Amino acid sequence: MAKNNNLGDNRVRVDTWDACVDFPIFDAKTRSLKKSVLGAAGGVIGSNASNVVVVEALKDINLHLKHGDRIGLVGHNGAGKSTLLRLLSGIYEPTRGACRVQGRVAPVFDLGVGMDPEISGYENIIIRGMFLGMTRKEMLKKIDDIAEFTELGDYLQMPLRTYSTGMRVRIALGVVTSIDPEVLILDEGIGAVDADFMKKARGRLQALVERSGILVFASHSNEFLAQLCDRALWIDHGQIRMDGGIEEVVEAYEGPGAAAHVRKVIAQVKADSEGTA
Ligand SMILES: Nc1ncnc2c1ncn2[C@@H]1O[C@H](COP(=O)(O)OP(=O)(O)OP(=O)(O)O)[C@@H](O)[C@H]1O
Repeated sequence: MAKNNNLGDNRVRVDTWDACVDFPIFDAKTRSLKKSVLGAAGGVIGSNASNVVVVEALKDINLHLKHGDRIGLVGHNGAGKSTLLRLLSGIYEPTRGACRVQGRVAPVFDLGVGMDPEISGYENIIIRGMFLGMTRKEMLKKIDDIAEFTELGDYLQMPLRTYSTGMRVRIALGVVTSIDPEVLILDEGIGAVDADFMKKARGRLQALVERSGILVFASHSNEFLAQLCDRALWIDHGQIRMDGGIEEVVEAYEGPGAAAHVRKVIAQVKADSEGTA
């Protein structure tokens, strides 16, 4: 399914070795925290050698991804999915262990990040693309296509502060789906847009994923995961609890009903791609 995007396949890799991420919480009350606490949600709360409270958001993560891998992350609130995405994007350093990512990374966490309210829609398209690792020249080549996709017409000459939320999302999605990343890191926020426009964006999103070298995508939407990924990791209290095919992992995490839905979505995606082939 993955198309070769002219990149040296072996060059694009994501590796972590026993990677841990701790967040020290200096103002937490230690009195009631004599030992590690494991709640239903959130990471493990413990304390470090200096008796400072720490949240162990990720513990001993060993992940080895190569070109063509499309991994979905599932897990409870606070399991560590976003922390793992941030680790892979280079936003967090591992507290212990190591993390190495080779390739141009496009982290897409918040569709609005990198947009300036005072400049026009057109200018924001360029800036946002550069924020995601493209050059100005590459973005200038893509701008007509993105403008057409947004259907915003002359509005693109107006400052972004005059746009509604939905109009901003159109710009952000247009840019995100136009880039050529080697390692695409997607947080689920991207799913939270208006249903009609999302339908239109879905094809572009799938094409984006196909030309990316590696995809890591965290989401609570099984439908979205099944559309974009073929493998899943179940993250549980900061650790990888299961690594396998998307249907198998969703079944273990959420049960047979959810797995049946995933199966249906996969069959639909396959039928759609055969229809358009
Ligand atoms: N900046 C931070 N400072 C302190 N603790 C943090 C920070 N970011 C995350 N955490 C903690 O790390 C743990 C993992 O959080 P993370 O955001 O990675 O979970 P998640 O799986 O993405 O959750 P959700 O599905 O709710 O988005 C949680 O216990 C959270 O409280």
